Amino acid sequence: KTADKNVGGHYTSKDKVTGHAHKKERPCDICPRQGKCVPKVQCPAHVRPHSYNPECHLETVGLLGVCCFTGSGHAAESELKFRAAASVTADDVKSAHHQSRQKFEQWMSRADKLLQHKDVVINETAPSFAHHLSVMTLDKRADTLGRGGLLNLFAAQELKSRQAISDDQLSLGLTEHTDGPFCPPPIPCSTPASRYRSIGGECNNPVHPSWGAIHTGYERLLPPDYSDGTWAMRASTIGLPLPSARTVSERLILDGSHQSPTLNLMFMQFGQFIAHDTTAGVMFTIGNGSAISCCSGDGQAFLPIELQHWACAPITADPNDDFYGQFHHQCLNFLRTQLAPASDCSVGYAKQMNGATHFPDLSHLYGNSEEKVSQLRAPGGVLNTFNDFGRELPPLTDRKECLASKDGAACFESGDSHGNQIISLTVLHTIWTREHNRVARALARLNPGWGEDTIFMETRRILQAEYQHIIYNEFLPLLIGRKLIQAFNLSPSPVYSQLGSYDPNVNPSLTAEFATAAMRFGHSVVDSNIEIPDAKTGGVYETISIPEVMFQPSRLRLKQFLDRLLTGLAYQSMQTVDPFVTEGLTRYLFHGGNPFGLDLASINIQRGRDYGVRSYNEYRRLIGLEPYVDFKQFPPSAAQRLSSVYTSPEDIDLWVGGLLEEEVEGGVVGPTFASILADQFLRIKRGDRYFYEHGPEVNPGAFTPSQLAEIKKVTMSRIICDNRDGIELFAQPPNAFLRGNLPGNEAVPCESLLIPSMDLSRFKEI
Ligand code: HEM
Ligand SMILES: [Ca+2]
Repeated sequence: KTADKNVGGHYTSKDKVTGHAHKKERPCDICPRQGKCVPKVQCPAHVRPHSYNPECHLETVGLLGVCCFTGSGHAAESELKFRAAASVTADDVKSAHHQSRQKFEQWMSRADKLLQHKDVVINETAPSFAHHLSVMTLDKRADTLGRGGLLNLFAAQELKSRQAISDDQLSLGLTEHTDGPFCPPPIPCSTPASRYRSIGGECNNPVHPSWGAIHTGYERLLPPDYSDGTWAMRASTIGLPLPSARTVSERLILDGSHQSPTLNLMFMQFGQFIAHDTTAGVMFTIGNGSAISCCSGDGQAFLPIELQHWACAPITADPNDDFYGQFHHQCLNFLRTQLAPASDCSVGYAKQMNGATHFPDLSHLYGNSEEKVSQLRAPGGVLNTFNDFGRELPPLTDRKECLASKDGAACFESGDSHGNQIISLTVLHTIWTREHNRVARALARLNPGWGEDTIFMETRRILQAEYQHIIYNEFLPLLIGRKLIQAFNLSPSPVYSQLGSYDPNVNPSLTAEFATAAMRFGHSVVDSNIEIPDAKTGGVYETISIPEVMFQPSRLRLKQFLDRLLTGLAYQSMQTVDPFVTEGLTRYLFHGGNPFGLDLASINIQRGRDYGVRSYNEYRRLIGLEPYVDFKQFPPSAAQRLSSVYTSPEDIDLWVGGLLEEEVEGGVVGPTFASILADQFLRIKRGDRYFYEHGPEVNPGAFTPSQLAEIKKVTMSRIICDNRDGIELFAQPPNAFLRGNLPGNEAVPCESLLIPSMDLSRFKEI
């Protein structure tokens, strides 16, 4: 990231925010009323008015938690369930269904009419088209469910306007006995349960088969802050519109380079790989999946209101905007996220739709539907590849995904629709594809009696386990620090996870806060350039500016490129988590042939408001930090910048506040993001029956203890070593996420025992 003269001034190291814990009475040693002492983020009830949740000492780690009495549900759930919608009459429901259908028809016919105007569909050379490609789905099942999501929302709005359900009932999700006009089809689960995870994540929990499945809604830590209580974007605390997301981005998110002293770009890249596996909000489209434009021209103005699709929430850029001003752009395109109907058909506030399975299960490698998986598979239980003069790459695709129009431009297939978003991501897709084929071929040799389906599914099961082990064993401790790993019990166990680690009452679904803010910490750690090393000279062979390799992965076909990039990612520092984000993302994102691109920072901010995510202060309260009551409590330059855009500290967007925090000890993110991340990674461990470490008493696909011991030898460096081309990469630092020149992490030959291998003979069937 380079210093930007236009923004005037810089943050200093003093500008980071530190938290002060709540001062309360003496913490309990043992919780009363059989309450359980948990980290505060896991007991959102404690921030509700009149709640009783005394503080307590968390075992072993010296941190304070709260005594919790509300079980392991998300925030939206509550001990007050018995109050459920008793006041709703049959008449109310009938009218709500009727009104909902009518409104739905009106909205759809309005959208259909818009199709006649050419301005309403984005042209394929615009940066927003690539954004559309990043957030769209080709999966037709999303359409039907998305429509159902809207129908049920409209019904909730009607019940609210008839005062049949209260704001409280809405915000706490106490409406489960209020059926909407749309019911998602029931999900049949086989008994006994399959040994393999389903492709779409269904039936992980037989009592709640939709939990964690594709096309279901994001859950929440705190009830949403929609300005109308149901779906309208968040407003300021005094009810006025919030400052434009672009203004916030322009003033607060600066361009500047601050390198992490220890972590490398592979850490960044693996983070995005996890993000794409677990979260992919599905945007509204028009007609047959076309990209909607909310602005006229390149963004000179908003389309007149009668031409704006109802899913439009374009962002205003000031005429004097530091960057967009020169292009006279005052409208930045933005589309809202589709809604998912609740699996129990109940109505309620809007929940956005996840187009990925919520579990870390490599769904972006294998695909989320049976149809997609069969397209990606090749005979013999392997994944399809493109043999590029002896090098195995993911298959070439003719999808419109890649911007490069040059002859010979390549674009690669993946299980999702955005594997080509940046070339280093495509490289990760490549090495995991090769890992599948490596393991599948070995299993076929060891087990000659196995059919190709068994080989495929067994290999997938092993890969999912290797990948989960890397996340929990290597990635998470560096992300949130050892203390939180301990407090949340996130470390791998010696063999199987402890009894009780799987909890069928935990909903593994991603939280809106994780998807729109905490996991987007990653946008701050991206560097403006990727440096490709030259093995011969030890210098830099090529410095690539990142927008040049977004949806343009052709370089991957160059013989040495994959090895060189993997080496580069190991040695180049990632950036620190702070309010500095490279202009490659905040000005030139997906610019293609245009002199301007998109601003991902303002998209993140607007996305948080789209999901109704509450303001930063509310999450400080949730995790037990004092909220800010005055901008002056921030260090001077942050205070000045914040007060120049927000009216009150209560309005600060979560993604922005989170980036301003000082990192937790041993981690890279501040306490608020760290808590949200820890909570999420615990949910997708405790609420995942197929989690690789869970033993046979709960897990239908459990490994034997000796197989699990082999899986636990796997490191990211082993995956890299086993799947490189071996043309220029012969040595690899043992820890793939720490810089290769850190003392103690110097590269060793790929054959070294410091990069252990799993013994696949343990997977020979006896
Ligand atoms: C390398 C360059 C990257 C690019 C070009 C990029 C681009 C994008 C784009 C265009 C979106 C969709 C924004 C929206 O419409 O809301 C997005 C979402 C997201 N990104 Fe990135 N990103 C990058 C790196 C990362 C990294 C390193 C991480 C994490 C470590 C990350 C985490 C996320 C998450 C969690 C989302 C939300 C996904 C969803 O729920 O839909 N990204 N990114
Ligand atoms: Ca997934």
